[in-house]
Amino acid sequence: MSAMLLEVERLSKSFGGVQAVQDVSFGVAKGEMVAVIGPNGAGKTTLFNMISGVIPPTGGSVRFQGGVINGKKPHELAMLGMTRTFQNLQLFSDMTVLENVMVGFHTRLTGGIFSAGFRLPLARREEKQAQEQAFSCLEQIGLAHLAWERAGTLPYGTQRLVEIARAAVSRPSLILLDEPMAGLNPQESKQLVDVLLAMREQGFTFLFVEHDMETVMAIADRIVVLDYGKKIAEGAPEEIARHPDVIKAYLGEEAV
Ligand SMILES: Nc1ncnc2c1ncn2[C@@H]1O[C@H](COP(=O)(O)OP(=O)(O)OP(=O)(O)O)[C@@H](O)[C@H]1O
Repeated sequence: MSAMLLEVERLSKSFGGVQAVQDVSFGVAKGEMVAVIGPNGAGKTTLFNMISGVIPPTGGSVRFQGGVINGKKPHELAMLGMTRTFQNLQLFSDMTVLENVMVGFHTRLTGGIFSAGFRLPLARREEKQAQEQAFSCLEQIGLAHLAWERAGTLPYGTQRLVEIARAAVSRPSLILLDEPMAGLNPQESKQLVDVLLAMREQGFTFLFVEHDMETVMAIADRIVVLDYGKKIAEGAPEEIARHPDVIKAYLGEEAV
């Protein structure tokens, strides 16, 4: 069919009487950086949770690499090559940075962040491979010098980078980022933008939800805008910034 890596088709979710997401369709091509934006309560988190298998849709479908993935759990998606980060950091704070990143590798191999977290034994060779891969991922992100630090002792922005390294270590086809800039100071945000742009250069594909417009405008190739659960616009940052419906949706909230 189409060459899209991810295809979201008429995806819908209702919670009782609340139509949180309604008939939303869009795609993500390999190598793209696609942002989902929208005012508070627009349905971004719900959409994201459906794509990443956290909650089931009430209608529509999600295709990933050509196959329908509706109903698959996050760990099954990780094994297929789709990983995600969460709004709240989900690092193991007593483990080292390197071990935390290795968890991402184990998740892909064993299919579970928790079995990985509790370190179910892997073959020695696999363990060594995971360690090397985790270290090289940290080198790429510029964090190799922190490999043996305990994750919980690091500044928030650095922990966010570790979380992204963990999502990236298994070289997934698609990484979902849930508000990557949330809680970061301006310096940390800038560092993260640089890391994400460098990762895109290396061929990673991203779909992310983000409130920080400056970041969205700076790094997104394409933006999908939700309002009251519906897609009201989709396009390049320049188009979105001057789209009348988008300006209307944001009026009184944030300047686009
Ligand atoms: N579990 C739930 N039960 C009932 N209603 C829900 C549930 N989750 C979300 N909603 C409703 O669905 C709508 C969309 O919420 P959602 O959290 O997806 O929006 P959002 O765009 O992520 O908002 P924000 O930017 O504030 O995080 C809201 O009206 C919300 O109250």
